[in-house]
Amino acid sequence: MAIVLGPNRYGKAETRVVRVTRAADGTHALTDLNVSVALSGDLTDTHLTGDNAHVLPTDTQKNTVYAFAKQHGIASPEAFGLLLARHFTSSQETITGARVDLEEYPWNRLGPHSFSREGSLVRTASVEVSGSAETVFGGLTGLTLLNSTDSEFAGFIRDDYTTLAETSDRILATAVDARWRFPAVDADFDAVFAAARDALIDAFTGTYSYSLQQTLFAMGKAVLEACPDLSEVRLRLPNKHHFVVDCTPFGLDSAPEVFHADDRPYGLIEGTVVRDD
Ligand SMILES: O=c1[nH]c(=O)c2[nH]c(=O)[nH]c2[nH]1
Repeated sequence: MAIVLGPNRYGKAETRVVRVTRAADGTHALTDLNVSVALSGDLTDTHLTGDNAHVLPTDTQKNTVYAFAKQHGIASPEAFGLLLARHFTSSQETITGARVDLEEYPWNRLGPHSFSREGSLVRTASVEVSGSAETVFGGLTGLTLLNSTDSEFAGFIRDDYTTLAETSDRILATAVDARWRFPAVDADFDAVFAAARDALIDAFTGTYSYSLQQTLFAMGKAVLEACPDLSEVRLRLPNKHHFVVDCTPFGLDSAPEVFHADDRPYGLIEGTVVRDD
């Protein structure tokens, strides 16, 4: 039985690039990205014999990220990813596929050249180019949200192992991970990101929740209503459990005002919301 090489790709992961753009009036703008490149193509020789004639070094890929940030600026993570993926697949005969994953760490402006990191929110993009096929995903992760009421969980299955009490008032908290596919590569990536992020926040805060699953659907629906061009949104919502601490042993009343924020294990609610047409 012959042993052969299966699918493979390679690239420079997590190139951190911060692009400063200086306006004539001394105001600076800042874009902070983490860029991961993965290339595929005619790469059998390097795996089987170590002949590297078809290999564009990952070090070169890193340099390209820096050079393109300098030369072209960073219009959006999606646009920068497309620029890179198109470059790698069109400039090297042996490279036929490129996947570029990008994270953007948003900064809020404090002054003309001063900024503060915007919480744990990360904007994400993923670009795939293979021949003439181009696919762009946008999204976000780490959007941490909490409702301190308007959340219940009851009416669930009870079997021999169920100890969970039903609750009519609990804290509901999550860190939203959302991903959407753009129907076209010339979409207004920034506008969709802003509308989707706002829709996610509004739906989370505005939904009286009987389960995180119900909140997930409401959030996905709100994104599709706010972004008519999108046909699908994929959501992963960790249920960041907050357990009431019983303070009665300390001679204090039992009103649920102090909670233990447990980090693991956590419920993980995942779902895709789609337009059925
Ligand atoms: O919103 C929830 N959905 C669940 O499926 C679940 N399971 C659980 O133990 N707590 C919760 N909360």
